[in-house]
Amino acid sequence: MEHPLPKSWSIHTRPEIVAKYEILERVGSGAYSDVYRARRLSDNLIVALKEVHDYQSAFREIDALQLLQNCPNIVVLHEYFWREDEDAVLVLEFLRTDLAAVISDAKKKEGGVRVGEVKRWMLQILCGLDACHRNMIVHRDLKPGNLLVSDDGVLKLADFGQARILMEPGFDGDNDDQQLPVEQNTGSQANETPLDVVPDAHSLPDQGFNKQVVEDMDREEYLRQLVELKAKRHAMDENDKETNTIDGYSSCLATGTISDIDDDTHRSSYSYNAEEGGHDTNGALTSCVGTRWFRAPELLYGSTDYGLEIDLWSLGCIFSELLTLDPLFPGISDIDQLGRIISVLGNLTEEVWPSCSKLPDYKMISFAKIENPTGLEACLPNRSADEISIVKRLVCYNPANRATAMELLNDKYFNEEPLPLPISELHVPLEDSPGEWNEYDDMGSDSDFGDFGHFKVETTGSGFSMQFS
Ligand SMILES: Nc1ncnc2c1ncn2[C@@H]1O[C@H](COP(=O)(O)OP(=O)(O)OP(=O)(O)O)[C@@H](O)[C@H]1O
Repeated sequence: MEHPLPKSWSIHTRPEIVAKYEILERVGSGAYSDVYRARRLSDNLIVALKEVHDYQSAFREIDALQLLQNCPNIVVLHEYFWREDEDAVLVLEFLRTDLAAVISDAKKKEGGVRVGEVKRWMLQILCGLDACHRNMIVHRDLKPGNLLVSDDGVLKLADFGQARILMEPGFDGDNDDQQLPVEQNTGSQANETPLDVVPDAHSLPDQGFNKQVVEDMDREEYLRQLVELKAKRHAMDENDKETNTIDGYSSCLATGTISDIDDDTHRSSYSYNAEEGGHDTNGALTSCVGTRWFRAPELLYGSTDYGLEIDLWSLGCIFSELLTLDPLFPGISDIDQLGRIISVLGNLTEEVWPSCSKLPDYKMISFAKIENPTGLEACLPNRSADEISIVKRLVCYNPANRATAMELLNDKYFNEEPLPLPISELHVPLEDSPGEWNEYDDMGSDSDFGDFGHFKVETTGSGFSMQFS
């Protein structure tokens, strides 16, 4: 799908970029970015140039991708361009389509996605996610549209603009167990080089120009640069704290005033991202991340100290969607999102998740008692017990009970008949390109509460509470 060129043509006027790349067309855009297909002049390689308009988002994406470059299921960052007064431009491998297109294409055909294909897609997602989580990187925006797919069927996690590194990466010196990545289902690897960009604190972003191929940097130097990079980011965050609204304690729910609810009508599902800024206070995270349909309940209840498990919830929703071809919880507002989850899983109580009542918004939002939750089985008609079991191990309230990517990689489901198909046998849609997701995702826009039915608002000491029936 070709998009018209945007009015602001900044990328076309940057000499350091046009000296190396011929920009062919715009292929997509997100809340923070415009993405172009381009040709590298030196060798005609087709790449994606991602012009990122948000400073934090660019920083996060570069930071995370640099740590993950030798995983076959993570998009390759070839190099990046960044100067203080300009948007960052990331040079990524070009991947023509995505899992959202695979799913929508399967809907047009009889039979959906075959089990052997589902397994191979899942193994590839798990491999990429395992690499993230081993490095304590939480992606925070997993959804089919961010799982890009090459023409030969290799799936890669992309769009790390919301990713956070929860602590230092897991390869600290002696522990070889924690090296990247799992060597499974690599298939035909499209990557050129395993590691062609490394952190360079001096380049982010004040000195500018491009950074590229530094292979075989020794680990000590790598870690030294990483520490510098982090120090720099910390300084930036401190600076931002002084000048911006801190969002570390904000919730995706209407925890503010009633007028916030009214103002909500014009928001897109990505507006939280745009608002986020991503600044933390005292290490708290923001709950306003991800695309609603894939957002874990702890985020919907305003958690700011969540962990990697939010990605596992999203993964469960993606797996379910691969199986049924429909989104599991297609909420039309955040409250509707929670309502849908509760109608399937039942009310969130201390019995199912001890300490859930400490979630920031737990007492502010209450739902009528659901006597007979429908259960996940009902959402997955005609699917096998193993498949339902995996969805249940991911889509569960208590984050501590969610299966990890590593556990699932070793699950018997993937070793039983029908076996995962080879990557070369995966059906990759020919005509759909990344970007279709945007149409699909508009359905998840943040609207007001009008569509949700009856609710009662009461003022309380700390603001207000809402009771939904
Ligand atoms: N490596 C790539 N190859 C081809 N197309 C890409 C690539 N990366 C991104 N795109 C296209 O550009 C669009 C926007 O990219 P991306 O999702 O990374 O940006 P974003 O601004 O972070 O978006 P979002 O609003 O989803 O957070 C994607 O939906 C996809 O269509």
